[in-house]
Amino acid sequence: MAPNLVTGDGDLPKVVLRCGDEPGGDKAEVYLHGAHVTSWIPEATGKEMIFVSKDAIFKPPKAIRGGVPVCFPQFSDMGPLGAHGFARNSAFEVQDGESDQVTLALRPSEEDLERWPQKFELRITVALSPGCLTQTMEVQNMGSSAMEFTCALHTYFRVEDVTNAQVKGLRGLTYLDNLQSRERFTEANACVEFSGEVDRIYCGAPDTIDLVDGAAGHSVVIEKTGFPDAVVWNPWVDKAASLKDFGDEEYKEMVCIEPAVAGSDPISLDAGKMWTAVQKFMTR
Ligand SMILES: O=P(O)(O)OC[C@H]1O[C@@H](O)[C@H](O)[C@@H](O)[C@@H]1O
Repeated sequence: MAPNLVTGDGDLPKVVLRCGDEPGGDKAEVYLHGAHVTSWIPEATGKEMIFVSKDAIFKPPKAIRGGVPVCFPQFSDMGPLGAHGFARNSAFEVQDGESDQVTLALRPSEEDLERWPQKFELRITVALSPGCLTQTMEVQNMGSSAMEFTCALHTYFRVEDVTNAQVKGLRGLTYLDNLQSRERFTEANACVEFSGEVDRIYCGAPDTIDLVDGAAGHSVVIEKTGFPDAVVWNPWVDKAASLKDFGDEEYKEMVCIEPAVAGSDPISLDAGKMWTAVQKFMTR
């Protein structure tokens, strides 16, 4: 069965994924703009697990605020491009899919090649299974020389109350604090909690990280492979107020956990080679 392509916000095409035929089963949505996951509702919780701002702008080339922006070929300001690279601002094409999974692909435009002269194909596959969403990122070097990139799957999780949310699994790691000129610190706490702005790149993060949503009474387990690092971000009051496409109070409802290549060396990919990394979320 072909993927179910419908018209979403801003008249943009999106794919609706479902597990099985029953209404009420697990469901997810992916926009072709940016290969951007904007919704995941597992049957187990019956709740939306992904945060998208009520002020998100669905108008390319603007990136959608919330969901899972794909940051590629640059994380943040770590290179010559605009923040987080251009994949999140680009239209992907459907390459393959069925009712519960889709592969979207991006090749650079002429304009992209002027800014970043490297031919590649980026494929994002989103697959739904009961209680689990899997997102696979594949980068193929289509050029004739090695390419280097940094990246992230910039995942905005919805939480009921950020002051009652915890990120577990990062104790003992070195992190670069984006709020202090990327100075290096060691995480002393068993869990990261939120009482102010947090913007950290955890280097060599473990492949399992737990997000506990205390107020909702559930957790999301994030499993990553291939991404060495993980970014944890909440903008809090002042940064939230400075973002035009983000409500002033919405920092209370979200936590970003982003499997990334950001604190570690960039990926160097020889001509013709492919790099693959995966993130999986499961409810608990
Ligand atoms: O506003 P943007 O470009 O989507 O970025 C949002 C945030 O993305 C995070 O990954 C960065 O660590 C933050 O510094 C940044 O503010």
